Amino acid sequence: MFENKENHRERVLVVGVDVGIRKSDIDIESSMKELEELAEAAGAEVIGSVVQKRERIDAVFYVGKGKAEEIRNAAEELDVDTVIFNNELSGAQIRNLEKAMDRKILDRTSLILDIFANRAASREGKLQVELAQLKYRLPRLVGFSNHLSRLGGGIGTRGPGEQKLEIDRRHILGRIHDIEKQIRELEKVRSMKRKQRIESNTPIVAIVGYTNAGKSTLLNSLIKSDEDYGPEKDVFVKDMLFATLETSLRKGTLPGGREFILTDTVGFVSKLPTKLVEAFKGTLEEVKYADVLLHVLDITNEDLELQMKTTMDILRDLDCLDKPIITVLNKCDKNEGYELMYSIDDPKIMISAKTGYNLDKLLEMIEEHIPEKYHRIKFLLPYDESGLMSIIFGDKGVESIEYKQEGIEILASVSEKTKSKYRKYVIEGMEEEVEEEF
Ligand SMILES: Nc1nc2c(ncn2[C@@H]2O[C@H](COP(=O)(O)OP(=O)(O)OP(=O)(O)O)[C@@H](O)[C@H]2O)c(=O)[nH]1
Ligand SMILES: [Mg+2]
Repeated sequence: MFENKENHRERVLVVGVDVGIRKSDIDIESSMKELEELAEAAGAEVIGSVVQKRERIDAVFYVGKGKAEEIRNAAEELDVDTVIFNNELSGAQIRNLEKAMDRKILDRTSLILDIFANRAASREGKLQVELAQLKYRLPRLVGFSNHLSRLGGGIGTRGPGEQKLEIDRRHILGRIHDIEKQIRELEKVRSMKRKQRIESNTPIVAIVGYTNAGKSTLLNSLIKSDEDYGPEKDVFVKDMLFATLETSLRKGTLPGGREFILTDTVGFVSKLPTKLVEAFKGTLEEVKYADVLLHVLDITNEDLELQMKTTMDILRDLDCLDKPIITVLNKCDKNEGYELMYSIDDPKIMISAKTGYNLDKLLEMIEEHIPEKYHRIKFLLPYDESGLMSIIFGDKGVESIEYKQEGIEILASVSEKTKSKYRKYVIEGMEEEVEEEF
């Protein structure tokens, strides 16, 4: 699946420009290491890595002209098929580099899109990836049509399901239109299901975080205590970037016995292409409707700060920062990275999704952080039950009390618990939900 026509792994050279940490906020070493991992995740063999220090990225060749020639010679010598650049390239840069190097040129974005194209399994996932690929491709068609016709397939040319990506402008526009329509249809179904879930009043807990942090492992461990659990409910776990692309929902049980829904979703990566985030907004919507977020961090990762920041930035983009967030410091069985614990303000907990360490405490924390939903309800209490008034008063406050012949009519906001306990005194049709401010 990941091999090109000649049946060997695509041999790639990765190239980056170091503009200094102040300008890019990511240190170049980490960023290049991640680029290599991404290339491997796409099935390539990384033959070498080149970094040039420059004031800024060159508009024509990305690196300097002399460096471009150097890279070309190295690529000849090392028998490299493809050169991958660490930033998004313009159509003109791709064209120029392709001419200068006589090889397939890719950038970080098209590499990530290619991984997604290979991994997408659901119909919606495939449509979302293809949409992102086409939108990326559209303004770069001149550059692409060149190397596509001459250099054939491999990374960056594959669509979801292995079909070749469209290269004709008119067709691309038509296809984009078509996909957008299909996605809208699927979103309708999704939002209906979501509405049912919200109405069922089951709290939703969403697991978010950097790719490979251990999100799916955590989901699998947290649902094991549910009575309906079976191995078929497990989500795929693997030590690779973007093992998970689509959102899964599972049922779990809180220590107090209440059920909750747990969602696992695509992981984040630094410089995640905006087109991809846009295309995946539908999938990420599930995060928006969660009651609590679990932000999973791999505390053994050297680039933890960058990973934290990336996730928080994306959550900000999704407008999710007002939700309760529990920072879950994962992989503590590896015994590294402990000092970080003190620099996080959000509620936090050290766990091992793998060994199960502290998962009971995490469940307790989740329970504590689920915002209580209050219901604005009108009750009619018989006079011989007037003792219940203090319970109803105790919840959230009372708006009005009227002493009537049949009993005491009270309009109040009460918790789920009170509501279900005194259901028989509720006057039909007076219910509406009030969210607790967190
Ligand atoms: N030592 C250790 N390894 C863990 C732990 N949790 C997860 N892992 C490993 O980390 C790797 C990634 O785990 P996943 O659960 O697939 O990570 P993810 O966050 O879902 O990753 P993506 O879906 O790729 O974004 C796997 O090899 C897991 O076995 C842990 O608590 N301790
Ligand atoms: Mg996963």
